[in-house]
Amino acid sequence: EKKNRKQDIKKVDFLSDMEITANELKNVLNRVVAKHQELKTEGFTLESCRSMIALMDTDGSGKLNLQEFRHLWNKIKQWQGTFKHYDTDMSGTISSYEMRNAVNDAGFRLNNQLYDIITMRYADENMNIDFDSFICCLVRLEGMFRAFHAFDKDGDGLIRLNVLEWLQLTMYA
Ligand SMILES: O=C(O)/C(S)=C/c1c[nH]c2cc(Br)ccc12
Ligand SMILES: [Ca+2]
Repeated sequence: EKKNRKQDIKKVDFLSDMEITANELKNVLNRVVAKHQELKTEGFTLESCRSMIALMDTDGSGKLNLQEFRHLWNKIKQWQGTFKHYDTDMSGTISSYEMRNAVNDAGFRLNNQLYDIITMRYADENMNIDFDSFICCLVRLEGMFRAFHAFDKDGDGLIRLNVLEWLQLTMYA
């Protein structure tokens, strides 16, 4: 009986200091997305998951702790709803035009040049964006906005970076 108790404590420990790696995140996301036929994707790649971890790794541990994972998970849950809302023809993808409204609905205020850049970066040859590209795009937008505001101490909308600070921001993203 005593042995079991010890094992239970160990399990709880694992949960409390669980740090999720990119590979584990990839497996979790692909297991869940497989259950949603309405979300078309070739699956989240390891590279995309590495990027999402970098963008969400607020304590710089290189992995996601429970709090960082929970934030990412809640965002994906919210954004998958937005994706489905704009995927009006149930194709499992959204057009670059619908992407503008979806990005706006997700609370990001961009300009036309940025919408074109997002289309170039995330849409396929038919200007459609599939689910994993959509999620990676929004995770990147949220992470980069957060990083800018962390630097913009006085909130005047301007930051001043030297090249190494700029590289720290852009290389771990
Ligand atoms: O269809 C729904 O109501 C929900 S709650 C979907 C999801 C909630 N979290 C998700 C994560 C991934 Br990846 C894909 C789909 C979902
Ligand atoms: Ca972390």
